[in-house]
Amino acid sequence: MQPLRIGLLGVGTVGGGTVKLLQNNAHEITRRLGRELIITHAASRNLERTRTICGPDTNITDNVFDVVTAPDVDVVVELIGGSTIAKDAVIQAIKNGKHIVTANKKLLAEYGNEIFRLASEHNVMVMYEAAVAGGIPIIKALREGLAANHIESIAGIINGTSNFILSEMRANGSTFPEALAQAQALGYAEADPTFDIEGHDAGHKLSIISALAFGTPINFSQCYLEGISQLQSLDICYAEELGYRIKLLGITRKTPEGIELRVHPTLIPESRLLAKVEGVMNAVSVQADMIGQTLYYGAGAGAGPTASAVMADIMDVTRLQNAEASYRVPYLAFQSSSLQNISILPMDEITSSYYLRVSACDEPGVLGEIANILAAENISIEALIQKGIINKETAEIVILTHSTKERFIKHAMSQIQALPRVLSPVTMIRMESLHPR
Ligand SMILES: NC(=O)C1=CN([C@@H]2O[C@H](COP(=O)(O)OP(=O)(O)OC[C@H]3O[C@@H](n4cnc5c(N)ncnc54)[C@H](OP(=O)(O)O)[C@@H]3O)[C@@H](O)[C@H]2O)C=CC1
Ligand SMILES: N[C@@H](CC=O)C(=O)O
Ligand code: NA
Repeated sequence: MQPLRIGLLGVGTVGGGTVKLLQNNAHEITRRLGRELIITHAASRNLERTRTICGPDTNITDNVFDVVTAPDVDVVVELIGGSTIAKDAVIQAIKNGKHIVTANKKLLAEYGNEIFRLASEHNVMVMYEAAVAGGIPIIKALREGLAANHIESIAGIINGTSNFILSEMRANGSTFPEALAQAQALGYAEADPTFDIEGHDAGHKLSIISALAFGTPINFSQCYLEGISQLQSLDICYAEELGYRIKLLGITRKTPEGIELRVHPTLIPESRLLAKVEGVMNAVSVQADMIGQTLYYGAGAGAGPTASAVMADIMDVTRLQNAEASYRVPYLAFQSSSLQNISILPMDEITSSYYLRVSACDEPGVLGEIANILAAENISIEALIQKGIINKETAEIVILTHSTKERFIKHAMSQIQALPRVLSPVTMIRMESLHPR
């Protein structure tokens, strides 16, 4: 049988890792597939570096459109990133009848609906395992392994860079900039690391898996995004003293009122497996009606793990290349005719429990005033602890609440902040209370 011919766009961390994987594991891959894979063309800006990585048998160019139009390319593997040139190249490749494998969650979160529609018109596959949680086969799990379930909720650590930074700060006392610089040097961070630390990258990934889980179009523009850049080490320490770890979680849940879709720092009880996920590792916890809870764990970023997912997609494309469209798994796990437009819940309507930290005058009666405000909003308190005296006159009060609607907590916070003896804005961090331990 003829080899499958790959056109590679981008030969950086993931692209370079993909070339290396194919060089190292070609024999094993061919043994599994019964067919050889060859990279006929590769595009990047640094031609000399790309020549060294790819070797003499690959045609090298700095023009991505040379690759997407080449007749000897069956599948275009997009590993450039971003949604400008990558988008134009993917659209052109689909129009030219090429299958697509991509690791680009930003592209799919922003333009996935349009790209899948176009791909379906041109009868080509778009595969994106590497776009969510790196090497973990979470897309395959949601599209295939759990296909017989109603998915109820997903909570995941899906940004390796943020998890690496939080782990380094907590376990090794690194500063935020030191830990970020290390994540960049290790090839984990996005070209613009703001996407990692402000929650956008996790939001891109969450929007994709939410759509897969609930059979909706991708709704990234409505995803709530809050990253780790504003998180204070004080809260990481207090959380730890109280038996919790703070992780950047992506949470999506189907409720009778709509779908929750949110990314934010979250307190997780330290006994939970999710709380023990450290460094660049990712983990995704899925709650479904028949199977119950499942947890998927593995490296969320880096050359090798991401290339592993890219190559698995290329192998799937190879197997299904000649199959009729009806034999292929639908792009978003559901037939496109059955996708539903379920509304995304505004943040005020989500339900969570909360960690609040209040700096107030260390005087009798202050705790009572705060407790009264919470009671008036029907918010019950799980714990209320005077954590520390900042100076002779100021106390730090930490409150953990039971579940309530976000609008009630926001209302209570604004009243607490208005108390004359409360000295600075209230810090609020959401707690994870979705899944059983
Ligand atoms: N790094 C990771 O761990 C993971 C990354 N991803 C995703 O994979 C994709 C690639 O990421 P990563 O490998 O880290 O990125 P890199 O920045 O390391 O690599 C990007 C590659 O694209 C090339 N490129 C950029 N612009 C152009 C252009 N205009 N024309 C031709 N080539 C161009 C670069 O060329 P040159 O170097 O010559 O400038 C480089 O080879 C992104 O979508 C990212 O989100 C997904 C999971 C994990
Ligand atoms: N920057 C991303 C890379 C993988 O998707 C991350 O840190 O998770
Ligand atoms: Na994956």
